[in-house]
Amino acid sequence: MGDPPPVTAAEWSEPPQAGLRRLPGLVLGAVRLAVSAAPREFALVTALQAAGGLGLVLPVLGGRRLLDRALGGAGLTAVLAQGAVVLALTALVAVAVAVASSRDEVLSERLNRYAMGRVLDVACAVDLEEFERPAFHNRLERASMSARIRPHQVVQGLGSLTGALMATAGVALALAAIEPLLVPATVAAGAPLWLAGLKSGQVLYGALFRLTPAERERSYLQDVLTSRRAAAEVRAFGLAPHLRSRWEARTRERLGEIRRTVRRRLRITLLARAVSGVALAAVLGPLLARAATGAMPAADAGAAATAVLLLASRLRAAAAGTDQLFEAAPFVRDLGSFLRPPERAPAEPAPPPFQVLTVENLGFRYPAASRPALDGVDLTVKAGQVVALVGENGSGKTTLAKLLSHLYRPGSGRILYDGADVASAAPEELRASVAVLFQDFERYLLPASDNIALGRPERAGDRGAVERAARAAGADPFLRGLPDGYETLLGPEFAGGTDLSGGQWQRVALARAFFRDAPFVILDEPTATLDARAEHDLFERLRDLLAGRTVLLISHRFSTVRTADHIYVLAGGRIAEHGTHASLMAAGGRYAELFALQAEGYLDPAAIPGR
Ligand SMILES: Nc1ncnc2c1ncn2[C@@H]1O[C@H](COP(=O)(O)OP(=O)(O)OP(=O)(O)O)[C@@H](O)[C@H]1O
Repeated sequence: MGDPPPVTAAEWSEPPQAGLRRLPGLVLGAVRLAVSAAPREFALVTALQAAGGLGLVLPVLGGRRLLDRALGGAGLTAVLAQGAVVLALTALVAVAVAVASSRDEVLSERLNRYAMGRVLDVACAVDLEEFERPAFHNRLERASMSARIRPHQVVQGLGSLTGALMATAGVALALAAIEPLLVPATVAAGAPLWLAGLKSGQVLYGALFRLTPAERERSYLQDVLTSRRAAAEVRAFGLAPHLRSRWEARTRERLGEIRRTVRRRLRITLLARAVSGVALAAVLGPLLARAATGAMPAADAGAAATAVLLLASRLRAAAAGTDQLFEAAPFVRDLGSFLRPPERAPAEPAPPPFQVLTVENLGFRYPAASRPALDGVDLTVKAGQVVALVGENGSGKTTLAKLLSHLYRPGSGRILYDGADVASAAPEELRASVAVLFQDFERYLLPASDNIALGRPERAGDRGAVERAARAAGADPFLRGLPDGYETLLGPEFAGGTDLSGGQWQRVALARAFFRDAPFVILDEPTATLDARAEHDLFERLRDLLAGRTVLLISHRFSTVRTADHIYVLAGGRIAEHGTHASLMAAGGRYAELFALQAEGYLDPAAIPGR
């Protein structure tokens, strides 16, 4: 797709000449994309479209000769032979056009698959932090929309332009034989149409560029109104009318912008046609005047005028091709800029799993946030330890877990494996030795066994390991009880699918983390939805289950935290205190206070130490 610069908000208002300058590069980029996506279809469709374009003129010229011969008294055989040629040509053109259009459907699909595949590759490769930025989502939305139709539009435009230009060249040659000067004059009369196509394409892109955020909101609302995930809450709170009216508002905005754009494009087209029509009249006028005054034989003037009109109609067909190119060009440029890989310093190989993980003065701020989520965090985790993170909502626990699992890069400070900074190591390699169970883990609408095996897809075939992980997470009994056991599809939206309870889903997600079999395990609220017995069982067995591994445990349940080897208490993105349960209780600080608050709910206050 070439190497176009990133698209800015001002893109759509760029002057037409800038668009013209970039066009060859963009066409080349789209052609390269088509050649990579579907070389055979691309060659065939382009050749057939060109042949179709040329073929449109040949029967006309052949018909003229046929008429000449018939009127000129040529023999019946010669006339019939000429007629057969014209018929054959017409049939050939019809076949070429039909085959081109059917192959074009396949080409469109393959182009879409290829371009969309690349969009998906980029979306999966970008840093997680990008997903926090609205600008990224706008670009992703536009790239996805563009990938669907625009590269194909360039190829189509190119095909019809090639065909139209071949036909144009044929007519231009015929006209040049009568009156050479009329050729550039007629071409000049068609120029406004091309300029209008260029401007009109930019106007459309500008409108869709401006509409992207509203369009994303509209899609989001559509999703909420139609997804199973939100269906219960939408009904329980009676949200449909409210959400529907927000959707209507976005839709009205869209309609307004589209109306304005259509009107603007129509004005541009009408103006161009008017100017072009006047220019064409200026070409034809003197010709007819010369014929009227006898300065030119009427037959020559008639032939020249017919050729001028034919050339003008071919030029209009060529303008239809360029219109497609001009319309697609800014979108293809936008797509190209999205697909351009971000510049990154080459990553070094990741070090082996740590014996000691040290965090020094770690800081991180979400792009949309005004305050840092983590600020000056220092922490040490030794291999084989169970370390707990506690703290009130929003204190930074999940953010720290995401940094330690190398999903976000530190904003400041360092993460050290055995004393060596891992900042320049490849994050995906570092992540290979970490297993994370997120608080808001994903529920994959896939068979139960896949839901577990996705913990390490390259070992997905190891059925024994899948079942061991399920047993460890306490998921085995209920998975066996499903209609197709481990092969049951977890997604009632699909035929044969079923659903699990919240706690059962959490155990499946836990099994996924176990299946990953990584030396560093991060569990963010792993028991939030488990019943009391399941939670108790899990923590009783956690050390055995994860023997030899390092565990970072985030939990609001102090009963599960107290057994950790070391506990860090976060407050406002900083480490407020740390130590063992006993030392923290003895210190009587924030931990002791939170512990006591929770215990109060269960126990007689007199039984709580320090009360
Ligand atoms: N994507 C985000 N964009 C902006 N701010 C965020 C984002 N995610 C979290 N925050 C903010 O960062 C801070 C830390 O959030 P974090 O999720 O790490 O807290 P937590 O301790 O895990 O909370 P909880 O106990 O509720 O899970 C909070 O102030 C939160 O509002």
